[in-house]
Amino acid sequence: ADKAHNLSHARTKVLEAAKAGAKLVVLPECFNSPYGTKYFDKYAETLLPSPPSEEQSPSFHALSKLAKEANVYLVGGSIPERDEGSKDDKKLYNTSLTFAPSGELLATHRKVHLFDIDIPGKIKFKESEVLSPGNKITLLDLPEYGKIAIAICYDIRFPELATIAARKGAFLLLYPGAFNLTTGALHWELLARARATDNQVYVGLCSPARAMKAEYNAWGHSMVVDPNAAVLEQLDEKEGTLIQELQAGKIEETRKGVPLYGQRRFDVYPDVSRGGKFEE
Ligand SMILES: NC(=O)CCC(=O)C(=O)O
Repeated sequence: ADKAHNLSHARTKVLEAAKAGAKLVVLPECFNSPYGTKYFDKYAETLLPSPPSEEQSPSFHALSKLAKEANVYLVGGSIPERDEGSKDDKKLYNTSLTFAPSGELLATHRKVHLFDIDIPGKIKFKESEVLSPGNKITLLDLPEYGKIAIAICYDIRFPELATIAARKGAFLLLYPGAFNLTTGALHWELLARARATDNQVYVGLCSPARAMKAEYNAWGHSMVVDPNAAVLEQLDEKEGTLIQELQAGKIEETRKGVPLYGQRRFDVYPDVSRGGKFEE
């Protein structure tokens, strides 16, 4: 619940990861606040106009400084965002900010698919009670490495978003996400491996650790999956840092072996990456 502590703890962990050789670091969904509809308004920060002041968004400034200090690309998990300029007045979003090693903001992703589920006797959650959805796919080009895509948690259940990003050239799909004890056990790894299999790209999931005293118990199990859908490494439910080197050439090798890319039948079904709404 302590935002200042969470920001300072994230700093310690990101610096440790950078020291261990990481070049791109990912934090979890809602990394600096509790995850729950009653918390989003209280913890929300204002990001517009960009750059916001320190007072409007301490997280923006902490992440920007940290990316520079650690000299890494930093995908800052997500934070609750308040858009004070929106027509509907004060809309809230679940928003991910990505910074360059220079500290410059590279991308903003507002969660596109809101987590509204009701599994009787297990879990009911309705983000749409308080949040509004984002409206774009987030793809960004890292000059040294290539294109990556960023989406948030429940977004992983929608294969079109991943497929469009992959067909537009993303080699890595990153999802800060907080699944729970019901759906985490059922679908977390399955979905990561499914998106990797569909698109023959790397997939990274980054979850908060599990806190049984919290109202929402995150699944944990951050992982990196390769383009062949092999889980390269997976954490357990406790706090940890996963460091994984991605292998150049693995995507080409995978696509050569199983050449989906030359076998698609766009005469039978449409190419979702063309003709739809997409802004790079
Ligand atoms: N934070 C989320 O979007 C949770 C998504 C989730 O648990 C799921 O099953 O999907």
